[in-house]
Amino acid sequence: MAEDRTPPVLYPAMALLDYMHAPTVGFYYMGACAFSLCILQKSKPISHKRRRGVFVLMTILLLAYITEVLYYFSRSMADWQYEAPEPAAIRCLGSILVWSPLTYSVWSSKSLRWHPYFGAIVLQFAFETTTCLMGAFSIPVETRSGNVPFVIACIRALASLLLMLDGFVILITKHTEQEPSVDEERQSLLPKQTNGAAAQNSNGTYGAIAQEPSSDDEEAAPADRDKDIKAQQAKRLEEEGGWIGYLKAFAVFLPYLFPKDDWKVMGCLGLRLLHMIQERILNLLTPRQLGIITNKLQKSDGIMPWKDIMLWVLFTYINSYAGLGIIDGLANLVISNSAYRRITLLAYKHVLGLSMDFHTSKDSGEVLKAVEQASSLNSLIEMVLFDICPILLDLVVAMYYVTHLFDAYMAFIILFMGAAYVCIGWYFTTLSQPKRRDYVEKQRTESSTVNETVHNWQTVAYFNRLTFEHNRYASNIMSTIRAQYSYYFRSMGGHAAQDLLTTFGFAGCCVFGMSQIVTGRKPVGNLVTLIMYWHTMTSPLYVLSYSYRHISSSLIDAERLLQLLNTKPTVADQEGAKDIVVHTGEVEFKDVDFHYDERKPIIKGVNLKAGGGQTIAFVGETGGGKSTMLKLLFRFYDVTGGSIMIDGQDLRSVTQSSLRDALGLVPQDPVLFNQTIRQNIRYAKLDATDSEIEDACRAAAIHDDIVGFPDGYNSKVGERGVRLSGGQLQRIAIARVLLKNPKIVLLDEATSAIDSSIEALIQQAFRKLSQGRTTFVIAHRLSTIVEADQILVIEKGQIIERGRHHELLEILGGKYSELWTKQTAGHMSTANSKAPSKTPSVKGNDDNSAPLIDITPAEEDSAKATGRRDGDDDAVERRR
Ligand SMILES: Nc1ncnc2c1ncn2[C@@H]1O[C@H](COP(=O)(O)OP(=O)(O)OP(=O)(O)O)[C@@H](O)[C@H]1O
Repeated sequence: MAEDRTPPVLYPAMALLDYMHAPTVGFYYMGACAFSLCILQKSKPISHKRRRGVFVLMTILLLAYITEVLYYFSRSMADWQYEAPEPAAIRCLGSILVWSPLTYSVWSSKSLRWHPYFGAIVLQFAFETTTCLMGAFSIPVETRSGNVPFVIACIRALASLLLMLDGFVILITKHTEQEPSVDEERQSLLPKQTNGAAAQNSNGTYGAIAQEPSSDDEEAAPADRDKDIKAQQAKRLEEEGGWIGYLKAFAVFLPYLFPKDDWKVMGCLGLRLLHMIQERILNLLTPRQLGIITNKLQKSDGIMPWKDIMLWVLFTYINSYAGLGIIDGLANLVISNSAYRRITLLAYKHVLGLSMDFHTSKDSGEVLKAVEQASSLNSLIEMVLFDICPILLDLVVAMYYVTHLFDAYMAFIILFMGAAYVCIGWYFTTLSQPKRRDYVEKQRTESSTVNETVHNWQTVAYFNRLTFEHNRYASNIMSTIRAQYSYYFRSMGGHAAQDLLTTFGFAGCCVFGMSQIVTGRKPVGNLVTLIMYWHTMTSPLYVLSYSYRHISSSLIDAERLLQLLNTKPTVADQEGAKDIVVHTGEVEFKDVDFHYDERKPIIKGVNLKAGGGQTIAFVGETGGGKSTMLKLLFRFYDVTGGSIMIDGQDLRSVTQSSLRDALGLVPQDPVLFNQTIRQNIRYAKLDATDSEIEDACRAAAIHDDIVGFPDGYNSKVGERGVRLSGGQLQRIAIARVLLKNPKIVLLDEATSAIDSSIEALIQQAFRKLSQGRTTFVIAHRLSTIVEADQILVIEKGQIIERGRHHELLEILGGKYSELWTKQTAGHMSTANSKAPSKTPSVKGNDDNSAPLIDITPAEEDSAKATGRRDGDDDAVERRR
């Protein structure tokens, strides 16, 4: 309209208004959306009818801008002398850029956070009406109706007024219609919930919480494993009242990421910030310098612009990796390694310090992931601080600089291209997500097939299923390949569309620049600068369009870590807890109660006293609570009632570390590290000499076995000790405890049937171990504990009988005597039905201990079938 405007005094004001129009509306909308996202403002379901009304008005607005642009364009084409008024054209182009996505979102979303829209509409109305009024003031009445831009502006002002009124009604209307919403406006960085917290959000209650998961790592984890973490994330987001509060919780990590007392890390951080500023400046100066050189060369005055060339080389060098880039790279390495070391160690230490209930209830894969990916927080901060923020700054500077080099149209072309590039990136990322997830899932199935079959090689061989497994694996590979094609087609489609855009965008900018050079309005140097600057402008767009996925993934990892670190150990040292001092090793349980789950008591009012050096045996049916008693003594759990004392000191008042030093445990299924036998035994006493280790092994009756191995003590035991037999494993476990030399020993006897000669060796080792130590034994074979000082029969968490072996046998109809009879009857049955000469009692007697009796289900059954009571009595008699 500028050509029609009078008086000219209004021109600068109108130009300013034109230039400010689209950026003001656009930035307001973006800012309001960001704010509304941060405070988790509720989205509002809008009825189809009302949405259609808004959509029609917005479309009219959009079409009016397009019409005005076409009007200027057609006039320019028709008349070469005609120059379209730049401010008005820029206002139209900018407004098209702003109102296109707004119109699209109104059309595609059933519920919206309406405040940002309403604010944008009010601003739009204010700008349009002012433009109209100024136009009306400057254009003579008789020419107003013939002035196309003015007429179009009036239509827009009217549409804006109606939009504003309608928007106001929407704003004040209560939520009456609850249409199910699949609303992209509500999408945020948090993934979609399928249950739990998600249920709260299904009607958009918490605005930003529902969304598709999208990270690689997220996808790599089984969906159900991530379910909890996402539910927690959504819950915390709601509790914190928005993103600001939510992100604040991560501030606890800042001292680990950027430790103030570590001058090296802080120095490197300073260097990186300086490099970031320097890079911004040189990104601009380098292409500009080349433009200056080109302009000087173009003058053809025979003088080499050496000074400018040197400057250009210097700028290029400084900005390259060989210049300050390498310093920045090193500084980054120092910062990320420090963050990795600190946070990973923090998580690792924390996990190892957590109580048994945590380790028995948590998915170990999830815990390992939290520890391993602890440093993802660093990459998140690095990305925001050193990638996204500078990129945004670069884009603003680029817009200004390109306007300065050419004009606002050129800046607009680039801006339009940039926005479209990022939108296409986001769109295709969302589109390809399901395919990506499917691909990752198929990959996981494929690799788990290999894992499963290689680990279960024996089963495959036993059933001769090689061909079956081969075909299964082949079909899994084919599914993975198909899924990969499917994913790549979508993802490549996105890349192709983006490349198409940048190629034509670049060509368009160059042609536009050339046209200005040809008409003599701009020097060639400006085009050279633009071409050189192009890469700097467009390469960050890629980062921007895919940053969403990385941020989402890093946030999930960070949440996982935060939740892990927020888990407190249920068994903790009391304030001022002292180290335990063990004299005789007297242990006392006083009215001990315990439950894992309060709905099911496990130990009920247990009282027992073990004098120093005594052997106490727990016997009884499976699930009675025997192992739980040992766990309580080890303080893997705290008693829920009563107390446990060692030499008069309550376990809760001493440090866990000193308690665990004073106790030694031989578990039923000992697990070893995949190291040599020597290293495994030395684990009990890190400074033990080789001869101490060998002495312990001799005492545990395993030395001869070990020296018989090809590599002796340096033999590797395999994963979890798989290369050793059950008997060898137990004796190695005994050797370890002997080396540790604790005052109190806990033995969980192996239940599996072991060869009787090995059993004798183990018994011999057990006896060595219990000498001079207070010993608690969980006995599955009663024959091994006939010499115990006290035998406690545990049933349903209570001690139902106690006494020495012969005392308990005297209780007619007692539980112990019943168990004893069962076992001896089994033995007799075996002895009778098989070979009488194989009676283990001979061995047992030789060894000066009770006979080693085994009971198999078949024997048990035969004992039952032949009438237990008679057999029991006979057996008792024989024993006596
Ligand atoms: N970590 C746990 N969480 C919940 N319940 C548990 C846990 N460990 C054991 N239990 C339950 O506690 C009860 C006692 O178990 P415990 O292992 O102490 O029995 P036990 O007498 O040692 O049995 P066994 O002789 O078979 O080893 C059982 O019902 C068991 O299911």
